[in-house]
Amino acid sequence: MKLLVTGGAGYVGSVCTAHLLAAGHDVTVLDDLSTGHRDAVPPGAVLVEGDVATAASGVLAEGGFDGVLHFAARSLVGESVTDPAKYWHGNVVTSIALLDAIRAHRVPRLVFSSTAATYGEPETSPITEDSPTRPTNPYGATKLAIDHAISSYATASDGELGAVSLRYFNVAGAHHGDGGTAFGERHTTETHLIPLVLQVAAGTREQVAMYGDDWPTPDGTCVRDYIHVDDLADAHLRALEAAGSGPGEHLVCNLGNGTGFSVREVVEACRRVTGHPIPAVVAPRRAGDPAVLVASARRAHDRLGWTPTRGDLDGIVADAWAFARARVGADA
Ligand SMILES: NC(=O)c1ccc[n+]([C@@H]2O[C@H](COP(=O)([O-])OP(=O)(O)OC[C@H]3O[C@@H](n4cnc5c(N)ncnc54)[C@H](O)[C@@H]3O)[C@@H](O)[C@H]2O)c1
Ligand SMILES: O=c1ccn([C@@H]2O[C@H](COP(=O)(O)OP(=O)(O)O[C@H]3O[C@H](CO)[C@H](O)[C@H](O)[C@H]3O)[C@@H](O)[C@H]2O)c(=O)[nH]1
Repeated sequence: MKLLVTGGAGYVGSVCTAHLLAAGHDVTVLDDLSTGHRDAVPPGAVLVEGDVATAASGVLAEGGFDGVLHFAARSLVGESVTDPAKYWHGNVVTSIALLDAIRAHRVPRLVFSSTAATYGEPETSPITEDSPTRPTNPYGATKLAIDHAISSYATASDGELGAVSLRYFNVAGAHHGDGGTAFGERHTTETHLIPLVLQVAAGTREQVAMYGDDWPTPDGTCVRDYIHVDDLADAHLRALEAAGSGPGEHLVCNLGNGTGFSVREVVEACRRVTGHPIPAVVAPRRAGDPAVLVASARRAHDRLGWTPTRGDLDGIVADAWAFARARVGADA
């Protein structure tokens, strides 16, 4: 397929691009490099540097695109609280412009990066796609708004557009490809737990803060469902096929392993994998954090035939560590 990947210079987008290329697809990446990196775009993809809001239409006007995978977004939860305009414009307005371009140029498939943050504080666990969506921060609210917009564009497309929103839980790990190529998480502003803990092992951070040890969980720290980025990429390839088979439909699927690990368990896994003592201190709770977020991915299994195979926490951490260690110095 001829595909447009927005945000293909970022963490998840670069890994998915590597998988799409390996599967024989023809990929154009559209990225403004605001949080991504030029050298993260896998060789074999064409990079168009630009803002999705203004440049997507021009790229799609070339014609012949079979699908769009839309990863580009602002995705820092804390920043979304202090600077909501950046999120409503950067995520929602940008995505509406992309949907208009998709409609104008009659692209038949869309796969969108949604998030567990659309659910907010869950009433029951695991979270299904029918759970209430009550986001607790603007980031989650903008992703939910885009999900709604996609539904209405797909419904109104007269069968021309099939779309899948994938609600990722906690993405982690790195992709190690042929010839020593590797793609992983290298955010300048890092907020995610595993890369932060590994910075301690790499010697670029003194200690890690565990946000709260008085949560209603077995060891008092928050529990999350960590999903290997290669499993996530596999789901995107399947979603692309599914979007083509049900035009007019907007399918929403959670992506997670269905198993939760606590912050303390993650720190311990990082100690085991790296052999570093990794000092950890208990810090106050982070505002807006739910105690437990675990996915039911039954729908992704039933509708996409997707089964994650890389759920072992030490394996996820080992892949992230191999990537982080190789980059020490390079990102300084
Ligand atoms: N990483 C996670 O744990 C996680 C979890 C749930 C959902 N998501 C979603 O997955 C997607 C990818 O996340 P990520 O962690 O790879 O983020 P990232 O910041 O590494 O990648 C985003 C990419 O999009 C680009 N970009 C942003 N706005 C743009 C715009 N207007 N025009 C062009 N390019 C733009 C950035 O330069 C970057 O390369 C995001 O939509 C995010 O909300 C991520
Ligand atoms: O230094 C840190 C960083 C994180 N945490 C804890 O580790 C857990 C995981 O935190 P992350 O920031 O790695 O990820 P979140 O659980 O906040 O993830 C949420 O925000 C992400 C966007 O950044 C995605 O959208 C994801 O789907 C959504 O669940 C949380 O309990 C957090 O409090 C710490 O204890 N110390």
